[in-house]
Amino acid sequence: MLAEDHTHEFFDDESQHSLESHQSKKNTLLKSHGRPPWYGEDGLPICDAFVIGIAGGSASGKTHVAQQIVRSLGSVPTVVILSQDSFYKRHTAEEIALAHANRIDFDHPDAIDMPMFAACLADLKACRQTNIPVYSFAEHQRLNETKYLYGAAIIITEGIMALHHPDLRSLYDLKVFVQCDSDLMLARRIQRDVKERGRSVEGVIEQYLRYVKPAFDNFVSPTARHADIVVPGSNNSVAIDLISTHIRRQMTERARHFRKHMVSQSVECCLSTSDGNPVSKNLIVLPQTPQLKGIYTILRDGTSNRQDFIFFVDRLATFLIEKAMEHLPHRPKTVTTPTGVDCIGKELDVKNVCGVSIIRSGGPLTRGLQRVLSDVAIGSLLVQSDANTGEPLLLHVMLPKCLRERHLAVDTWVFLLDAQIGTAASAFMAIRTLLDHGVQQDHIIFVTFLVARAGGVTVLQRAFPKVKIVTGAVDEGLREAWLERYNEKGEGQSEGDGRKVWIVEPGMGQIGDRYYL
Ligand SMILES: Nc1ncnc2c1ncn2[C@@H]1O[C@H](COP(=O)(O)OP(=O)(O)O)[C@@H](O)[C@H]1O
Ligand SMILES: O=c1ccn([C@@H]2O[C@H](COP(=O)(O)O)[C@@H](O)[C@H]2O)c(=O)[nH]1
Repeated sequence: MLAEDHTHEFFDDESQHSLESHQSKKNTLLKSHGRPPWYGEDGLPICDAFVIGIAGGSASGKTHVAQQIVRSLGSVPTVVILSQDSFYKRHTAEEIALAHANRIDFDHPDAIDMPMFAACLADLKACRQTNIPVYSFAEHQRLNETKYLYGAAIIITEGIMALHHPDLRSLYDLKVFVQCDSDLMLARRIQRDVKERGRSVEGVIEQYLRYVKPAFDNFVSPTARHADIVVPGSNNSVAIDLISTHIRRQMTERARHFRKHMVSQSVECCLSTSDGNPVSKNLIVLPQTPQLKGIYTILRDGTSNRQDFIFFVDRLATFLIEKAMEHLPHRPKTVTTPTGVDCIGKELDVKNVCGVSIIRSGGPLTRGLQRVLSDVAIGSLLVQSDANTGEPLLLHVMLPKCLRERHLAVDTWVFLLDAQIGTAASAFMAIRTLLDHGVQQDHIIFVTFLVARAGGVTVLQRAFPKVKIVTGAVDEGLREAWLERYNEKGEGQSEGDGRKVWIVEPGMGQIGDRYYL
């Protein structure tokens, strides 16, 4: 059972907090264990999200069925419930006045912006982000805000016309129709619309008789023939169990043991070791000066104290970010010096630039980026491996506005920040997430302290050849090990109690832990 306290609003933006409660209840994004990989080692998506379309009369129980499916799924990756109600068209002042007098037909298919609904759903299904409109039933109007959604592995969409349009039907993996007695629907609608949508009983009945019932008979009820399964509008727990069993089976079939595969796929990293010069032009290693080697020696030394570790990590982060900055485009700029002479220089030639840190070991590099670009927008991604499968899971996405909106993301340069690239599983997931948002591959600069030669970097480069990787050192080994879990007394516990991790060797240890603990 997906307990209430295990569900969170997920991959959402702050605008949702100003939504009226009805809307935020209808459009929810929930997760219990994060999103497993949805792409192959070529970096391309291998499976779409699983989409369920639920149609039925008004107040038949569509939203209820959607919520019951989520509950019955138990431990699931991310699920979004998307209501067709959000896609009612924008209305003029005259139309709103008519709506308050129950003189607008909201039950005709033309009342809903079907192309926009299909486009948003297609984006979500194809694992791209979308920004859905927000509709106010109290005002009968589309609001100016939108709601950002990204990252659902399962999408449940519901609405009276959810099965009406062929473009919508073609997006569903499972089509459901909720069949409910008309009296029960009317009774529920009166109760709900008075309580939640600011209506009077007379108004609800008037609207029901004039528009809702005829539209149900003409447009909604006939779509039941498209459904794969018809669910009763009450006492429907058996049907819900059947649906969730089907979804679970589909999800298991789609699951891939990504991390193991990545390691078995990886080949020697293409570098000439002697001088550290990369063979691949997009793997940029800092010049191996004695000064740089001195910094790495302190950082590799397990006996270095925390203060030194932080100081030298900060210094190294600045070097790396400065190196990465060389890859941003610049244009000529003429300035007049205090001596009155014109001088041709350079200025940054980018529309947007931001940093995205992989929590939490990307943190020290974030500070380095902020030292170089003081007002840079910063986002974060939380990727963690599943304790049982070792598979990376995308647990949290918090991105700045320039990435949440596709038309801005295509012109945004991103510094992707993580302490090291070992198996490259997190890097893969982070890059795929940026591409899903519309960021161009050659606008991504991955900045990292260490790359493991025997790790997944080669597969990463093969999948995303235009992404630049800026690092300070390439280490030889990558070893799977148990990271002990410590008990309350601070004593290590036996193998099996801890977490399986990949360790870069010789490496610098757990960089995030040494920096922050
Ligand atoms: N199976 C059910 N058992 C009891 N009450 C239900 C059931 N399905 C829906 N309801 C109630 O009926 C009302 C309308 O349901 P809702 O799911 O919002 O309808 P719809 O989304 O189809 O408009 C809500 O108050 C809901 O709690
Ligand atoms: O401004 C509006 C928009 C829609 N409606 C009514 O809402 C229902 C659909 O919502 P359900 O949650 O499926 O019941 C539809 O029958 C419209 O009549 C509205 O009253 N005002």
